[in-house]
Amino acid sequence: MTVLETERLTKQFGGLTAVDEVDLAIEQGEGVSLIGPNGAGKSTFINLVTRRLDPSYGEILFKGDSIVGMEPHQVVQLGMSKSFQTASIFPELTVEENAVIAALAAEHGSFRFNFFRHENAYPEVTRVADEVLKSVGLYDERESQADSLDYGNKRRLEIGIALAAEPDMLLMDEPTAGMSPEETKSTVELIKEVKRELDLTFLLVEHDMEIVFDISDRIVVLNRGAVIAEGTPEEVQNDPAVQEAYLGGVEE
Ligand SMILES: Nc1ncnc2c1ncn2[C@@H]1O[C@H](COP(=O)(O)OP(=O)(O)OP(=O)(O)O)[C@@H](O)[C@H]1O
Repeated sequence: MTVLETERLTKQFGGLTAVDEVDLAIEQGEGVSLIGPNGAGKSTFINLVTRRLDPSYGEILFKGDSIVGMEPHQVVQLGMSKSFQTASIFPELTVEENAVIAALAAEHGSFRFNFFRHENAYPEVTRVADEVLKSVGLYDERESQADSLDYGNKRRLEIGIALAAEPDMLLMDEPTAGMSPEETKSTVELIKEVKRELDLTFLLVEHDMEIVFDISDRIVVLNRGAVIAEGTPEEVQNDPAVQEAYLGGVEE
């Protein structure tokens, strides 16, 4: 199944075409990275897909249906999660409560109205939350207040919160930004493990090529808004157009 598909997706800011007729398809279980020099259009592309920006023209299909015109929260509800937003953590709640809320929110749309009425749903939600905490290595920390976690574990909890919604696709924007080399290494391992375990489909934006080559099934290279190359890490690494785009970027 194709989880995400864009057709001629385009965003113009005045005279500047930030995303230029991008066709991209991500299949179920695939880990795809979007790379490109500064200003290539990666953030704009993510903002279009998550519906924070309206396209100038083009189509975005999620699980086969058009999401152009939808609000960001509706897209989340459909199964597109974005990780690495510290804002998603409730600092005063425990690790487990954070995971439970994320699982409940996905289950019922608005947990506030359903939380007490649907107590039958609670064991299932707790089961999902516990499973997620195990898979991100935070099960032993489940009683800890989220705020007391160190930086690396907070990022793990963010991934956990995103996974608790049982997303069909996870978007990750620079997941290791601000991390120490050790935290980066363990986060990369975590993403690989979670991908294997849950058959996770993801779209990653990342500057660190070592991470990109390590983690991706397929890499899509943007330059000046357009796709200039696409393929396995090996294919992309050896592509002259990619080398030129990056060298050109440095010279600018
Ligand atoms: N809101 C906006 N208004 C005008 N121009 C914009 C806007 N957002 C982005 N741009 C321009 O669109 C182009 C693509 O920017 P974008 O941030 O998507 O690139 P990027 O690949 O994410 O870059 P980086 O790797 O530096 O984060 C750039 O030239 C940028 O200046």
